[in-house]
This record gives sequence, structure tokens and C-alpha cells, in this order.
Amino acid sequence: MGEPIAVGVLGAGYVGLVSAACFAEVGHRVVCVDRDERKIAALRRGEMPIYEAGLEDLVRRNAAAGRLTFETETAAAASACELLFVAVGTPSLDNGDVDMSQIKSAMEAIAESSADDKIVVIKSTVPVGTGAMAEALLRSKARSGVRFDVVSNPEFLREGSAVHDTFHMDRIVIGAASPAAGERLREALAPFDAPVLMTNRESAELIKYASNSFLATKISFINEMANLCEKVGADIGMVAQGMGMDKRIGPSFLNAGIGYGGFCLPKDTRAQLFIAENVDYDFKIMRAVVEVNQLQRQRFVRKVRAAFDGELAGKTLAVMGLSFKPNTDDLRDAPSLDIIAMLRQYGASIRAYDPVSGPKAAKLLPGVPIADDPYEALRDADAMLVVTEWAQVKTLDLDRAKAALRRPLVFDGRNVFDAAAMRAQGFRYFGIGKS
Ligand SMILES: NC(=O)C1=CN([C@@H]2O[C@H](COP(=O)(O)OP(=O)(O)OC[C@H]3O[C@@H](n4cnc5c(N)ncnc54)[C@H](O)[C@@H]3O)[C@@H](O)[C@H]2O)C=CC1
Ligand SMILES: O=C(O)[C@H]1O[C@H](OP(=O)(O)OP(=O)(O)OC[C@H]2O[C@@H](n3ccc(=O)[nH]c3=O)[C@H](O)[C@@H]2O)[C@H](O)[C@@H](O)[C@@H]1O
Repeated sequence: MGEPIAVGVLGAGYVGLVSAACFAEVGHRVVCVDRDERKIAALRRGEMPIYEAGLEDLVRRNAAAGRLTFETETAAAASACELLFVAVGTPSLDNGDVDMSQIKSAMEAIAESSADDKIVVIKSTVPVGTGAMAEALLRSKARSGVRFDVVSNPEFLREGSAVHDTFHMDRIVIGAASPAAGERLREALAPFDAPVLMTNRESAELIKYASNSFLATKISFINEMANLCEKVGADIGMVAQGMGMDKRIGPSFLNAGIGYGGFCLPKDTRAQLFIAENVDYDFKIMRAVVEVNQLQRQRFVRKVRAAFDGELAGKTLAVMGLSFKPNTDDLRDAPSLDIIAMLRQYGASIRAYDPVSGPKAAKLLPGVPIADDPYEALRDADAMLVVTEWAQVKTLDLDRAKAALRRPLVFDGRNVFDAAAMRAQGFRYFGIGKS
């Protein structure tokens, strides 16, 4: 590694905290700031506010070595650091537009508390033009003699493997209006040893939306293909495998299921539509991608209802997995929440199991018992619904599961089980895209 650089990270969420810990691990001196005092107090005690493999070790080790400190005031980072990474939230507004309030408040705090030149790096996912807007805002509020350069450096990590992804990035995208600022960021990120794409700010900002939109498109495409498979007697697993063997297509992101969820793909696809609408562009593919995703959750519920001849009142359904994907406790826009709400509207009683997100889920799902033990959730249930493909769900002892259930009925929303084997074992089995 080159010389250590003093780096501030604003926002200690999935992106900010993971980035801060990884920057410290490669030798930088990192000040991580969050305005949430409870989060910072917990982090100072070595307690993680999120579940992410390997994160706790990384944070504790680097905090103990003095390379990683946690603060609640932006000034603590602005006074000590040359580079300030902004990793605050950019949630959706009700109309689909991006809520920029956290970005604006972060920029104002930086402007107020910086006494010397700063390179401000926007890691949050933001609409095109944000970098230019933020630079103008910072410069208009800067103390005299202080210069701000804003660089776009979108983040591509996935929840559940965030630490691994940070140390094995496919690419680093740097969008800078000032070549010197872009080069300085490249030096800071050199220890991560990933290919670097230097571009202008607008392209960098759009690369992020384009990437997430394309991933969402792959998922909605394969889900529609799965729906077709069910009608023509084909198997989506085989179809995806055959498609994925073509190097131009690639095998990843072709798992059919109940649609994408999480904090990012849903909000970023909606934002992509809004961004296009703002410049009078009708982005037809994205509209379909978003619609197909919502319908996929409804189709799953329809399938369950149909198996009970349309009558879910009085039925108990065991939902296996609640987080929007395995290895995370994140429930933001998790398909499970939508699916459970629809099933309850039809009168079903729900019991759920999740190995990690149970405590968070309990607050969002009043009246839904959440078990720590999968077989407990299955006991006397009329069906098992696989919603998240946790390893604990994939490796269930199926004899025990069958013995626990009132009826051997399985709706596998993630195709974790083999249809033929399940049927041979006496289950009535419904997958996605399987005839
Ligand atoms: N979650 C993910 O996997 C990924 C998220 N992103 C993007 O990164 C950004 C952050 O996402 P998450 O980390 O998931 O959000 P998050 O909601 O988990 O964390 C954001 C944090 O920023 C803090 N915050 C808000 N305003 C602040 C301020 N002025 N100063 C200091 N702290 C402040 C909040 O208290 C919160 O702890 C979003 O734009 C998101 O789209 C990008 C790639 C992956
Ligand atoms: O901008 C972001 O926040 C991030 O969004 C996604 O990461 P993440 O939301 O953590 O999770 P993914 O692994 O992409 O899964 C998203 C959803 O798609 C679903 N999915 C994924 C893949 C697939 O083949 N099929 C499928 O239904 C998952 O179950 C999950 O609900 C992107 O993969 C990251 O590159 C990006 O940085």
C-alpha cells in the first residue's frame, strides 16, 4: 500500500460502515461519522448495527489499532481528513423520485465544518447531475480560501457479501471534473487492486443506475420466462442453464423466483424511470421490469390460493425466510413482507422463520409468530412457503419437515428444492417455472 490517507466516511450504514472498515484494513486512517448517536455509541462498544459476514472482526480489529474511529459530528472528519466519502441514504419518495435530503444535509455540514480544501466523494447512489449540484452548493457555502472538488465513485457491493465484494471489486468507477481530484481518489483506492474506469461525473452517476437497472432487467426477464415455462412444460432451471452457457449472456442473475427486493434494485429502478420521465424519455423496458417484478409477488400468492381452491381463511402457512435475500438481516422492500400482507388479507394465518432477521421482522409483522427453529414454524402448518433461500432452509431435513407439516404441501418461491425429488418424497410441490 502507498502512504496512508486520512479518510472520512459520512454515513455508517451498509455502504458507509463496510467501506470505512475496509479502508482502515488497507491502512488508511478513517473517521466514520453518523448522525445517529445510538449507532455510533454501539459501534464504539464494538456492536454492529447490521449483520454482514466478517464485518465485526474488521471493525473491532481496526478500531483497536486506532485506524478507525466513530464520531457523530461531521466536523470530526472534516478537521482531520483530506477525502470525505458520502455514503448517506438516498431512499425513494412516494412518487418514485430520490429523496436527496440526507445528501443535502451532509453537504451543508461539510461546507460548514471544513477549514481547508476537501475532495468530497459521493458513494451514495444519486441521480445524474448531483455531483455538479453538490459542488456548486459546497463552493457557494465554503469559507473563504477553501476549495471543494466533488468526485463520483458509485458503490457496487451486495448486501450479505459486502466485505468480500469490497476486497474483490469488479471495477472502480471514478467520475471527476478535476483530474487531480480523480487521481487522488485513484491513489486512495489503489490497495483494492481493481480495474479503474476514469470518466466524467455524469457518466459515473449513470453507470450506477444502468448497472442496477440491467440486473433488475435480467431478473424480470427470467421471471417472465419462468411463467412461460409453466405454460409450455419447460423447466426454467434448464432454460437458464442453457442460456447462461453463452458467454455473452453469462449464468448469473438468472435465478427465477418471486422477484427482486431490497433497498436498492426496487428504489433504483423506480428512480431510473423518474429520471427518464424528467427529461421526457419514456423508458419502456424499465416500466415493464418494475411491473413484472410486482406481478411476480402476486403470482406467487395466486398460486398458493389456487392450491387451496381460493380459500385461505383458516389456513396456517409457514413462511421460510423473511430477509430480502440470504445472509443479511435487511427487510427493506423484502418480498416476504408484501407476500405475507397479501396472504393475511385473504384470511391466512402466518408463521415465519428466519435465522437472522427475526427480531427486526417482529416489529414489522405484529401478530406473526416468528420462530428461531424452522421445524417449530412448520408444526401443523397447512403448507411451507420458501421465500428466502437461506442455507438453513435449503438443508432442511425434509422427513422432519414433512412430519411437522399438517399437509405435505410446498410452494418453493426460490426453487431451492428439486421438483422430482420432492414429489418422490411425497410432497405436493410447486416451484417457479416448473411444470
Ligand atoms: N445497501 C447497499 O447494498 C448499497 C447501497 N448503495 C447506496 O449507498 C447509499 C447508502 O445506502 P445504505 O448504506 O444501505 O443506507 P443506510 O440507510 O443503511 O445508511 C445511511 C446512514 O447515513 C446516516 N446519515 C444520514 N444523513 C447523515 C449525515 N448528514 N451525516 C452523517 N450520517 C448521516 C444515517 O443515519 C444512516 O445510518 C444509498 O444511496 C444506496 O443507494 C449502493 C450500493 C449498495
Ligand atoms: O445498489 C445496490 O445497493 C446493490 O444492489 C444489488 O445488491 P443487493 O440488493 O444487495 O442484492 P442482490 O444480490 O443484487 O439481490 C437483489 C434481489 O434480487 C433477487 N435476485 C437476485 C438474483 C437472481 O438471479 N434472482 C433474484 O431474484 C434477490 O433475491 C434479491 O431480492 C446489486 O447486486 C449490487 O451490485 C448493488 O451495489
